[in-house]
Amino acid sequence: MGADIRVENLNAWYGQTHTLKDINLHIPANHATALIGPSGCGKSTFVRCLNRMHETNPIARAEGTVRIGDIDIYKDAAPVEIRRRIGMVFQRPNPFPTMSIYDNVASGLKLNGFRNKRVLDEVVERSLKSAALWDEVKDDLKKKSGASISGGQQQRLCIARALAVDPEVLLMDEPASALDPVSTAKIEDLIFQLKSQYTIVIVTHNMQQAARVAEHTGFFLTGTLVEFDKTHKIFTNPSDKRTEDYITGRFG
Ligand SMILES: Nc1ncnc2c1ncn2[C@@H]1O[C@H](COP(=O)(O)OP(=O)(O)OP(=O)(O)O)[C@@H](O)[C@H]1O
Repeated sequence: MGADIRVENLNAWYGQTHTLKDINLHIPANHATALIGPSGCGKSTFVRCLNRMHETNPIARAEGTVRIGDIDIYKDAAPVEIRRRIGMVFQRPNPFPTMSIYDNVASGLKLNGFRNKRVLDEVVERSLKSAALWDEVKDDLKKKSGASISGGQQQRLCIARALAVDPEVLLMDEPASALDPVSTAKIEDLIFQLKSQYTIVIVTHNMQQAARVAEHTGFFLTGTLVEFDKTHKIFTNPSDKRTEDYITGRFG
């Protein structure tokens, strides 16, 4: 099941540059939440703070509290455990290119020492089914490499890989922006199905996409969270003039 995310006074820096400023936010469990805002406003930095990816950059630093369910991710657990519980999918599909489809999905479990073939087979099948890819690849699981399938299939493979380790949260940073419209629709359908089991946070430049998939939307501007509300409210009756200017295309 998904866990909720509570962010309190989150600040982030790259070197001396203060990139995220005092973010406070509650992301509900088992829903999709969209993050929108103009380029460079800090959306990616924010989601990278939610699974401690931000600190993998040597010049980057974060302060504040992020709770995923009962866990304070900066205090109670090691980054490796955090990244298992909080999966991430990026803009460009990044399957392991030389590994088979099967091994891509099984990689996280194998890394954690799982060797039982029956269990691995089950998890690979279940994860590929959850990512709506099983029917397209089931006959080539060990024959084809992760790089040999289409871009849209690669992105669903990356989602299957993230799901295989049984996360509670799935972070998606512009997961469809490199894909064609048909593949994009498949990813959106998938988000719709997955959110009953996982908490999904999706960064998107596409406001129609946010409106289609997410119950809640946050609007970021120059490192601050200007407004967070039900998606319908954000797009029809925002409380802040800056949100209105953005969604009506006056800037960004
Ligand atoms: N690795 C980095 N080193 C230094 N500064 C960075 C780094 N990554 C991002 N920044 C800066 O942090 C700010 C926020 O960037 P971020 O990528 O989080 O924004 P974004 O809203 O996701 O943008 P986009 O929509 O273009 O992906 C920008 O000013 C950016 O230049």
